[in-house]
Amino acid sequence: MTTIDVGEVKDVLKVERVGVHSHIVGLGLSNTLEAMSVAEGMVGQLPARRAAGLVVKMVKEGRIAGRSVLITGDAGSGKTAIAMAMARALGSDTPFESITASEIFSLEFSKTEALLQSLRKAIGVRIKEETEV
Ligand SMILES: Nc1ncnc2c1ncn2[C@@H]1O[C@H](COP(=O)(O)OP(=O)(O)OP(=O)(O)O)[C@@H](O)[C@H]1O
Repeated sequence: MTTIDVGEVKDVLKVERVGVHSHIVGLGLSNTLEAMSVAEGMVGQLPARRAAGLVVKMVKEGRIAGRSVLITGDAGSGKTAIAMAMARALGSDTPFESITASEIFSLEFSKTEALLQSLRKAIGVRIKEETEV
């Protein structure tokens, strides 16, 4: 009987994935909320980072509640990066989950359900639904 050496087979499910935003640890602002050119994994985008810092400050002071922040810009311009930096700046216990619009539109269930699932995932809630037939 012949044996074939197939080498090391890696379990693809256990391969650690490095996120594209793993370098971001905060907004990289000074005490006066000025954006430093390179800090906390962020580079450039100074006015946007300063504006995000003001929003983070308002959240921390409890002056903004039940509101959303809309970040617009070209593809790959750093919208998700700013959002993640805001979450990091709010503290390590701040949940962050990013979803892409194309993901939602390709799903068969409702958009509201997709958003709810994402929110649950962000805060670590798992709901098991059982139906008796
Ligand atoms: N100011 C920045 N400093 C450091 N890295 C950045 C900055 N802006 C963007 N990046 C990095 O560049 C890449 C693209 O940015 P990002 O995904 O945030 O763009 P986007 O506007 O959300 O893109 P899309 O519209 O395609 O979702 C990411 O790896 C992100 O971490």
